[in-house]
Parts: sequence; structure tokens; C-alpha cells
Amino acid sequence: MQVRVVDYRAADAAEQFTRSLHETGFGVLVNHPLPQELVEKIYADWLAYFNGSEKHELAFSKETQDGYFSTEISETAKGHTQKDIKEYFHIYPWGRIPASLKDDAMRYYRIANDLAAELLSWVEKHTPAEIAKNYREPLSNMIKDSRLTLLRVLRYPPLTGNEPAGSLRAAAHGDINLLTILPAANEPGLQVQGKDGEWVDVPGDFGMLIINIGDMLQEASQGYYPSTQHRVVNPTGEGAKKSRVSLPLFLHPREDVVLSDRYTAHTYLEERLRELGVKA
Ligand SMILES: O=C(O)CCC(=O)C(=O)O
Ligand SMILES: [Fe+2]
Repeated sequence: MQVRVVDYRAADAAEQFTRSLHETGFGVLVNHPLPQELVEKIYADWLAYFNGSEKHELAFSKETQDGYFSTEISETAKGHTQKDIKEYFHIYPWGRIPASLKDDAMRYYRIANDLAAELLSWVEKHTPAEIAKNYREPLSNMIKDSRLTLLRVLRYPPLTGNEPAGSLRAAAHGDINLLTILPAANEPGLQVQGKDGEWVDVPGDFGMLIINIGDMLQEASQGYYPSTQHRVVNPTGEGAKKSRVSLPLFLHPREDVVLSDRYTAHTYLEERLRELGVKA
């Protein structure tokens, strides 16, 4: 299996990109409109924040899911028993965030949301008609003004050597949401699982943009766009001494969006958060 790297400015970009999403659940864009200098500034500023102790003042709330999630309470992927080796911060426009980091995060949130709306219109246009007719509203409309779209800043700390056997930076999982937009991290490690069960590296040169289908879009497209299992593996050698920072934006539909006969966005999310152990 090969995740395609597609030039966003190419004449056939939408077709190539959505084919990769259909075949693998993942697509990678180059020459995309997200400003790389903004991504790099966010990585640097948040790494300094995670290295400090101020983060504990904004510990996450089970009720609202915004704020800082420490390595101790970090999520356990569905079907796993070990916690991931990561800490992260959940940013919502209405949520808590350190004042000095807010402007850049909100600028990024806006720009990436706009791109996501365009990519969802590509996805919709390239959905076979007999499936697209079941979309209850345009896909790009589902994320418009959503209160639930979540920008997560992740920090995978350097390894100490005392990690529990078998634990990973991020154990294999599928994303819950509609679509995820993920700038390449500052360090490697992201892998996707092919249909044969093999794990392959996702192209992730610095500056590339990785997009993947989440479970909600898999549900809405009746599996035409698969939500593929992915993971972040632990580094070895020199890499083990370094932090890895990444910045996924999880595009969530408005709560009232009907995904299928079985689920609304709200009922789907509640079920998954309980399974993850981060919601009562
Ligand atoms: O850190 C990464 O590269 C991927 C993170 C991820 O898959 C997630 O948080 O859902
Ligand atoms: Fe993920």
C-alpha cells in the first residue's frame, strides 16, 4: 500500500487525492496553503509550554474536554490496555488556552478549517453517486460553525527507557471525527496499516500535510472512505532523546448532524469518548 503525495496545485489534485483517501484512508498534500512558518512557530512555542509547569493550571475537564492532558491520564486507544506515551492540549475556540499562545493557535485553526471545507468538497464530489445521495447535507456544511472541531497539540516526550513493555507513543487507532488534518511532525514515526495488515510509514517530510478519514466519515460514506488504523511508533537511537510535536486538527461535525440511520455526530462521539476512558 502506498499513500499518495499529491500536489495541491495540480490540475487533477482533487481526483488523485480522493483516490488515495478511498484506497488507503490517507492522503498527503504538498504545495498546500497552510503557512509552514506558522506551524513551526506553534511547534516551538508549545514545546516550551510543555517543558514548563504552567500547564498543570489548565488540567482538562471531563465535562468540556478542553485543556491539558498529562501523560498520566493520556488516552488508552480502543482495544488497548497500555496508555499512550504522550501529553497533549485540547484547543477549542471557546475553551481555555494560555493567553500568549492563543492568537497563533486561532489563526491556524481558521486557516486549516477553511482548507478542510475545500477538501471535504473534493471528497463529496468524488463520492460515487449512489453513496453521495445518502449524505444528509453537504460534507463541508457539516463542519461549518461546529463547536466540536478540536485542535490538539501533542507532545511525545523523550523516552526514558522505563516505559512499560509494549507501550507506544500512540497505539493503533482510528480517529473518531470526520476528517483529520495533520502537518508533518518534527520527528518521524507515523505509520498506517495496509489491508494486508502491514504497517507502512506515512510520507511525512517536514512541510507536507497529512489528511486522513475518521470514523464518522467512514460511517457517513458507508465505508467508501475508510478510517484506517494508524499509530506512532517509538524512536530508537538518537531519536529517543528527542520530543516529537504534532498538531492534528480533528474536524468534527455539528452535534446535530445526522451521519447515518444509526448515529448522529453527538451519539457517535459520546460512545467513543466513553470507550477511550476520558469521559464518564
Ligand atoms: O502525532 C501524530 O503524528 C498522529 C497523532 C494521531 O494520530 C492522533 O492524535 O490521533
Ligand atoms: Fe490519529
